[in-house]
Amino acid sequence: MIEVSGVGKQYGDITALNRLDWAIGEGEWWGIIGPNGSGKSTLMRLLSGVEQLSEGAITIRGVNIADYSRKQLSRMMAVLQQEGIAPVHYPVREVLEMGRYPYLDWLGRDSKDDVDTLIEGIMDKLELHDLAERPLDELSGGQRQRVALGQVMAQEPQILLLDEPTTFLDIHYQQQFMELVAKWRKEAGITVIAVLHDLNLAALYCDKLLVLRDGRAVGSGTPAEMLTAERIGYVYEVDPVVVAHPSNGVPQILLTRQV
Ligand SMILES: Nc1ncnc2c1ncn2[C@@H]1O[C@H](COP(=O)(O)OP(=O)(O)OP(=O)(O)O)[C@@H](O)[C@H]1O
Repeated sequence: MIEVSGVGKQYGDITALNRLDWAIGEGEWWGIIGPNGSGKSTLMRLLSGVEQLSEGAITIRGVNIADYSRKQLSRMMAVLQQEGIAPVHYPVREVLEMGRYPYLDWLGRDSKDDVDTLIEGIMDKLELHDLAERPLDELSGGQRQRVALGQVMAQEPQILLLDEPTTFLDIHYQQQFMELVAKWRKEAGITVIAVLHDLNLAALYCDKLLVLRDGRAVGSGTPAEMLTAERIGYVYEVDPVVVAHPSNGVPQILLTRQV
């Protein structure tokens, strides 16, 4: 579905990404992992089309990303960041409706007839009914992130890009967020690409991982293939212990105290 071929990105003298090749299949859930400054967010900005490549090409369904209009891209692809949404003083229901922006014509009419049904359905799935009339800036960070997910659901994309979406969430909301994305993917068949710092969450939820270090891919494959003590040790410069999750066998990383 997405082909990344020989992609590089330079900022002056800094090479943020170097000759990256990567193929993402329809409906897959990929995690991008790697240490601070390894190029993860740069890659996300190139995939979402907000920044230009310095070299190489990215195609989506065979079409170069530069040949899609902004509107076409935002119908196809939604992006959710660490702090998913600015804490504006708008009620939750209106914030969800803003997700329909790419589908409005110049008179503000939506190309879909039953938008109310869509929004109600999203509020059901994300249990947002109790919050519907509350202004976003009065909600907790975890609640806001759930609304941000609702807004991108209203966008009805086929590709979801998540940039460290669980960083500010406690473990309850982390799990809830990942479960909601997993359910959405199962129901709608969307393709998910997520930058994740939490390797254990990445192992639990992603089908495959792309591992970056210094702007280069140092591997891609299943969590079991990628999350070996040797690779994690090399990439993050730590000395980890990798254990199998007792209920599903996926790798989980433990650190050992040094002093
Ligand atoms: N706009 C920019 N101008 C100059 N250098 C940049 C810019 N954006 C990123 N870089 C540099 O590119 C490299 C990769 O940065 P990037 O933000 O992609 O890393 P990252 O893996 O997302 O890091 P983190 O985990 O800390 O968020 C870094 O050396 C960074 O300083």
